[in-house]
Order: sequence, then structure tokens, then C-alpha cells
Amino acid sequence: ALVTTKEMFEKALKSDFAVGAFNVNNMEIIQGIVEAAAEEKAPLILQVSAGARKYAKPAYLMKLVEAAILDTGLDICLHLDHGEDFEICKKCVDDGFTSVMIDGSKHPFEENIRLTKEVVEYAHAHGVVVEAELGKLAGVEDNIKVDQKAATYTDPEEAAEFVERTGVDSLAIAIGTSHGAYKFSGDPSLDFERLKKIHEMIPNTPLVLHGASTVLPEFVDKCNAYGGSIPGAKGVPEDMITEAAKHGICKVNIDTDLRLAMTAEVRKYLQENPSDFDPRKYLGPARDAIKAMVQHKIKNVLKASGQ
Ligand SMILES: O=C(COP(=O)(O)O)NO
Ligand SMILES: [Ca+2]
Ligand code: NA
Ligand SMILES: [Zn+2]
Repeated sequence: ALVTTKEMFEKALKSDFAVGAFNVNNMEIIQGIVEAAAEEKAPLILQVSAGARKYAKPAYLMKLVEAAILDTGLDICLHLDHGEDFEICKKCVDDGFTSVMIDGSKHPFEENIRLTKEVVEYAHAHGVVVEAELGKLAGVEDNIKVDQKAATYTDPEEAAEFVERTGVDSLAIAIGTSHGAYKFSGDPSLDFERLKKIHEMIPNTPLVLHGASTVLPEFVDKCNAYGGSIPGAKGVPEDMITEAAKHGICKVNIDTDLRLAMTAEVRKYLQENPSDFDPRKYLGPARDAIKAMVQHKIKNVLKASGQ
């Protein structure tokens, strides 16, 4: 069935696993992710950005997720990722999403609270849960370049006040991650002291880690070996993600690792089979690559198998 994150986060908060939240925008990506979660018997969040919603069109996305549930019997949360304003959150609640993120992190504290409360009120009235964000990720954040210095990590005291005043169901925090394939210029590091303090301040609030892709070197190399050019791409080491799940992180957002796995596969197939032109020949292996990546994340990083 379509479910909210309530139950899966309650479990994740009490234990050392985290739920994977994987970004989707087409059929093969959804199929690969869902098959992996079904095989691992793991809780699953499929998340759609506003851009993905435009790309695939809402009606198609809803039906694809319904089909996934029909096909596997899985409980799936359908979540809006990085909702920018009340309107897009309302649209998704009305479409049947079971969770929405209102990303007010670029606004001043009081505006973030106002906006988040507005979404919480509407979403809760319709049985939908809400994720908000406090603190700015480094790198490209909300289309504004946030350079490392200006990147303000999440303040534990502010987080406590924010959750108290908004009634939000989960909180995305900034502790050193950023979106995309170029997360660190130097050695990767997360502010675990800050994470522990935040978790201590709001122990009953499920925390969300954005920008959690590892950007596995194997897939960077594979992309580069078959015509790609993404030198220097670097992400969060997988053991740091596993560690973060022990300190309140209940939802881990993964998009870039799926994109790399899929793209590497397509590049390889097209280069090795110049005379083929049946899309299934490369979208099929791409789907398998997505499935393998998601199974790896669920099993070895998130420790969410059978949860
Ligand atoms: O936070 C993410 C994805 O992050 P990555 O780019 O690290 O996959 N989506 O909201
Ligand atoms: Ca943000
Ligand atoms: Na956890
Ligand atoms: Zn994100």
C-alpha cells in the first residue's frame, strides 16, 4: 500500500538502520528500485523532485507507483523531494503523495517556520507527513551557490525550537553533505559531533540526510571509461552513512549513485554495441544496474533488509 513514513521512521529511530529515499523520474528507475526493496524486504521511500514531476508528468508517476505496489505488494512511501513552496506541496498532497518536503532552508529562520507550519497544517489535515530543512547544504543549494564558508550547518538549539514550533514530522539537517557528484574538494568528512548534539536535542524527531550518495569510484571510472568525463567526482564514504544512521538519521537521500550506475551501464552498452538501436537493449541493463545499486545500499549501507 501507499504509506506515510510514520511507522518506518519509528522503527528506524529506535534502531541502527535508515530508510533509503531514492529519487525517481521514469519507469526503469522505479522498477529497479522497487524490485531491490522487494527482494530485501525493506521499507522504501520513492521520492520525486519538482523537476522529475514535470519531466514524467504527475499522472504517469502516480500510476507507475500504484503499479509497483500492485506488482510487489510492498508498502511504499511516495515523497515530494525539495518542495519549494506551499503550492507544490499542496498539489502533491492532493495528488495522493503520502509525504512532502517543504525546503525552506534558504529563507531566514522565521520565514522557514512560517512556511513549514503552513504546509504541516495542510498536509496533516490530509494524513500526509512533512519533512522540513534547517541549515544550508554546501555546494549548489536551491539554485543559489552556497560556498563552504557561507554554508551554515544546522544549529542544534535552533533545531529544537524549529521542531517545537512547526510540528514537522522529520527534519533534514546540514552536517557537511551536498547534492551531486562533487561533494568534497578535500577529504570527505561529516560533522558527527553536531549530529549527536542535534539528536540529543530532538531525540524523537527522525533526521534526514540529503546529499548522501557515495559517488562510488567504480562507477565514476566506468562512466569515464566509456566516453564520460566526470574527473574528481567524490561523495560520502559508505561507512559514514552507516554510522550516521546510529545517531538519529532515519532517511538517507540517494540520487547521484543511481544516476552514475545507470549512466555507466548505458554508456558501456552503446559503445560496445554500435549497431544496436533497440532502447530495451540498454534500458534493460540500466534497470538491472539500478536494482543492484539499491540492493547494495539497502543491505550493506542502510542495514534496512528485513526491517
Ligand atoms: O539529497 C538528495 C540526493 O543527494 P545525492 O546527490 O548525494 O544523491 N536528494 O534530495
Ligand atoms: Ca535546502
Ligand atoms: Na536509525
Ligand atoms: Zn536533497
